[in-house]
Amino acid sequence: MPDAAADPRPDHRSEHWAAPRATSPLTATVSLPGSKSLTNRALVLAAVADGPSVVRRALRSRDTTLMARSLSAMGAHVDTSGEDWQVTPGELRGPAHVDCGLAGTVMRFVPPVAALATGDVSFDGDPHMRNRPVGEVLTALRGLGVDIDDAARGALPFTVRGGGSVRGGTVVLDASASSQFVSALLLAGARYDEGVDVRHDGKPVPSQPHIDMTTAMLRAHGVEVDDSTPNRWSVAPGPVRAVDHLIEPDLSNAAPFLALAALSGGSVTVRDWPASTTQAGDALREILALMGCEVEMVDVPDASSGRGLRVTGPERLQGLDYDLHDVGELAPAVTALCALAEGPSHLRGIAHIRHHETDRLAALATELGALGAEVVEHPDGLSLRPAPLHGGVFHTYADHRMAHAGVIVGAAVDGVLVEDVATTSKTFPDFAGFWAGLLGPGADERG
Ligand SMILES: O=C(O)C1=C[C@@H](OP(=O)(O)O)[C@@H](O)[C@H](O)C1
Ligand SMILES: C=C(OP(=O)(O)O)C(=O)O
Repeated sequence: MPDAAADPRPDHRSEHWAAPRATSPLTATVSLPGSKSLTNRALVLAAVADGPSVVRRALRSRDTTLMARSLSAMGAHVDTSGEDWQVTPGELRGPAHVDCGLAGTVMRFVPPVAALATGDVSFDGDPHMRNRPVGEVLTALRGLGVDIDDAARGALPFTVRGGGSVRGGTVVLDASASSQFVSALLLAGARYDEGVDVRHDGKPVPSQPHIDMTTAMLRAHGVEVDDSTPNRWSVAPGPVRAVDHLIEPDLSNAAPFLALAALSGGSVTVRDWPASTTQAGDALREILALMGCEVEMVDVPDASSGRGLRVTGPERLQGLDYDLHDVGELAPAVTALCALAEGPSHLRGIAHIRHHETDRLAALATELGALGAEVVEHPDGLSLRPAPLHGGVFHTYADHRMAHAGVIVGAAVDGVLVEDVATTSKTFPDFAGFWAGLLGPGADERG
């Protein structure tokens, strides 16, 4: 496949993709690529583990390729040639450079690993990445005994001057801007001399399922984690056992596909939807049911697990009043669907998504508004009222989930042109090809 981490299309922002329409109720069964969040945690844990391991059915996308490269640059051996990625830990060392691209997981999860290396590890990323917050992680690492050079004070670019070991201990931070600050310190913390005891002080931490994913995966590696006190997480010092992981399909990236069922009155089944999971995308079951969809786990004979999630769209799509604080990464797709609903919607609790790949509240209000939607932007969310939509250009701000929002509206409205649909490569290889294949003539079965 092409080099996913380097962007081969210097003028890609000017490309406009005519989003295909779903002109009749769509029936499809899909297999989706693996979870970004599970893959990147599995890679980090494998690199600091006590032996080789395999990340099975790893997601191959820009974010995961950048993670694999950053760990390789520091001395781990990551073989990404097959569907199952083989990771052999090595002595962590600098000098090394980490390109974070636009991956929050790389910018936040890798510095605590780099602190264990001997030598300098420098970090930079895409232009917008310099605006995404990371200062709380850097300040916390300093408090744990790590030397960091960040002339920009709390943002990219910065250099972690690894000393080969980290003292660790107790640290207080404000993780209200991103749950990834907490996950970052926990993922490497067992390798610190005193482990790590992270305390949050500030407004509520968003994206709780992602912290649960971190603690569950640490425990699977034999790490002792205490999360029994709210806003406090302790990781005991000790080895990180090498464990193989089988990566689940990315349930947040299922959103646009399930939205197709919801908006067309058809039926979309996602193969191998896990029976239980820490993925935030599992909340789609509740969200889509509240919008009037029928949502059920069904037998899917050709799925690896024999099961899948089927969503059948209603005759009339209902509006949604919902707090997305825990599952903010679903906001773009859910907002797009709300713009197509027959009743008003209010999405709340997501001030933090202003720090995602772009200011998603502003971007959604602007782009949906430009297509005729009645959207009001609030400090922590959006409200929408039903309005007739029309075609036009949907700008994506280098944000994969903005592209998802654009194609959802484009499936229901004539003449929607999605700018830079290839930005979806952040977490989904060939999203546009997959999407067009589903909506093209005679494409009832996919995957
Ligand atoms: O840890 C993770 O894998 C993620 C945590 C969440 O970040 P925030 O807490 O910054 O929303 C989520 O939105 C992001 O897509 C992935
Ligand atoms: C917020 C997201 O990504 P990141 O991991 O870059 O924070 C996202 O994928 O919605």
